[in-house]
Amino acid sequence: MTHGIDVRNLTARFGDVVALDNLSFSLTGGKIYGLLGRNGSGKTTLLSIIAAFRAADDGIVLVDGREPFENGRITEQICLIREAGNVIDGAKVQDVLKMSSNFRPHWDADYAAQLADMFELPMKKKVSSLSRGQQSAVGITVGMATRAPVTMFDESYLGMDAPSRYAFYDELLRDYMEHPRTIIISTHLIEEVASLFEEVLILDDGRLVAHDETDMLVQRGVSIAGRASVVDEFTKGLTILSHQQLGGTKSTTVFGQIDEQKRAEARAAGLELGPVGLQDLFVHLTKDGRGPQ
Ligand SMILES: Nc1ncnc2c1ncn2[C@@H]1O[C@H](COP(=O)(O)OP(=O)(O)OP(=O)(O)O)[C@@H](O)[C@H]1O
Repeated sequence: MTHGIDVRNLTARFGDVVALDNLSFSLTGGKIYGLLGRNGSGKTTLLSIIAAFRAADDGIVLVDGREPFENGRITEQICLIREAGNVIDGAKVQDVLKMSSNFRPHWDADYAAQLADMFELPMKKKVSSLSRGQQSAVGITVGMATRAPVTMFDESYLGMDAPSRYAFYDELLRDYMEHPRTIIISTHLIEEVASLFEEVLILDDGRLVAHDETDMLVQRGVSIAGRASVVDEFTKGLTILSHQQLGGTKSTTVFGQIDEQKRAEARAAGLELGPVGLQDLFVHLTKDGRGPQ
């Protein structure tokens, strides 16, 4: 079961701070979405409003066509896992899993046990006594086994070591293929998870600066690789996002399209062209809060 999400003219304020500024977008659902943004760009605020943890100041959020705020029928369909999981004071890991099974209609207890085993969770220990990475793994286990039609992970794997994070990414993709749902992942580890995202939203200062399919987004720039002097000559005057050099070979990424004639010239000069990395694009689009250039 998958749900779409509509966000229309959404504004959220904390005193004088405008955390979300008249934000509008639509997600068809049934995809894995990446939510990117620099610190303080509004990601947590947005996810919290979708999950009905707080109300909007202006505008509207619809999940499967219904407003989630103070609507139990829809909030039970939405799961937001925050940084380091949702730690309940004094509860043991096994209690957290049991409690989740009580109020989550799509809960899969066997799958929860399988994940707990995979992350080697100490079931009888209090969650508050676990390491940060283990607490994150509890959150991930709850978020995955809930199988909520809208599942959101907000920097949920902070503190998890690289093997655990990669195990999570693999498992997420495998389980999502078997049980399609709407998944939103907010992250700063862009390159690590980029291959999971079918669509990406980039927030900057409470505004949406990009929302597109990942494949289309990475076409907004070009990487050019080849002999350093030839690359430098070719990229002169273009907006350079980043470059790497190894001996006489260089790879430079630029923002913007390159027309077919220039592409043919590049190939004739022995250069290789490819898409831009999501991380480079992100840095460019959110540079100094100025949005797209
Ligand atoms: N409880 C709060 N009280 C006051 N200001 C807040 C509160 N929560 C968020 N803000 C402000 O709202 C803005 C958006 O914060 P938010 O936590 O949504 O950003 P974020 O993109 O999730 O950041 P990060 O990547 O650092 O987690 C920031 O300017 C932040 O300081």
